[in-house]
Amino acid sequence: MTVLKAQALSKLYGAKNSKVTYRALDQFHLEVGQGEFVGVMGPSGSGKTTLLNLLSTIDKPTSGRIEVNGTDPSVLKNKELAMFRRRQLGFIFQDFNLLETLSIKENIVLPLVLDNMKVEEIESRVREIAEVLGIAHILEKRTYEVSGGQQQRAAIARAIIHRPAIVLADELTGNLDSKAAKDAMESLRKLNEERGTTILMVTHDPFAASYCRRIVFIKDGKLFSEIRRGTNRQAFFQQILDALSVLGGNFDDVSQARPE
Ligand SMILES: Nc1ncnc2c1ncn2[C@@H]1O[C@H](COP(=O)(O)OP(=O)(O)OP(=O)(O)O)[C@@H](O)[C@H]1O
Repeated sequence: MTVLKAQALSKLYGAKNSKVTYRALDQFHLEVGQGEFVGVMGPSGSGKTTLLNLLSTIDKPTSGRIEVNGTDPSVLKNKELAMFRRRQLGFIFQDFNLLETLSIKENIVLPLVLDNMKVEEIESRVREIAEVLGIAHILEKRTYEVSGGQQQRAAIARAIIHRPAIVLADELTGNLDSKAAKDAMESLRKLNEERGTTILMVTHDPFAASYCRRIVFIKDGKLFSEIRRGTNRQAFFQQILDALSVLGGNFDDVSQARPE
């Protein structure tokens, strides 16, 4: 089943009546099936953030169409759109975006509280998810009392606790050291393989990308190529490096690639 469909997406930036426009995305197609774990990679300025902004309904395409679970978010009114975002999408950000005034647990359950879910159901979900992500012992702590890696795993828990159709992640390992990055990616792998969580992740980091099962490469706003992982993650890591070198462009983070 297709969870996310982007058809002929284009995005032009520039002042309305100005002749100077920039085509950040150009007739971009992407389909993500239920249970897929897809990475999006491309050089700096290739359109990755633009794509994520459109898929997450933060911004609107100039032309083209998006569907999530059969719904086109562009036809929704403000309130419906907010509800759509809250129910169908989960977000993971580079800087975690946890609220400092709340405990880890309060941060995780926020989407459920906003949806008026019963306390017992909330409790059972948070216990289960915290166990899977190895953060059960820090639930009562504040965000500043735990490590970056633990914060990111809490953010992952928050992104999936309401069982969204798809989780959209933006450079989620960007602020993590190698060990924490590995833990975060292992967590996502587990969620994807064992629970069928559908994930789309933008990343510069070939190590993080090697956990995906498919990578799409963007160049100049267009789909450039696509690779799929076999059984061996290390071999996939090498395949990603090779694909990036064919792609060319500026990859700030490749020098910090973690082969292990
Ligand atoms: N609001 C904007 N107005 C004008 N141009 C923009 C705007 N946002 C992005 N662009 C341009 O669109 C192109 C794609 O930008 P985008 O941020 O999507 O790239 P990216 O692949 O995410 O890059 P990076 O890896 O550096 O974050 C770039 O050339 C950028 O300068």
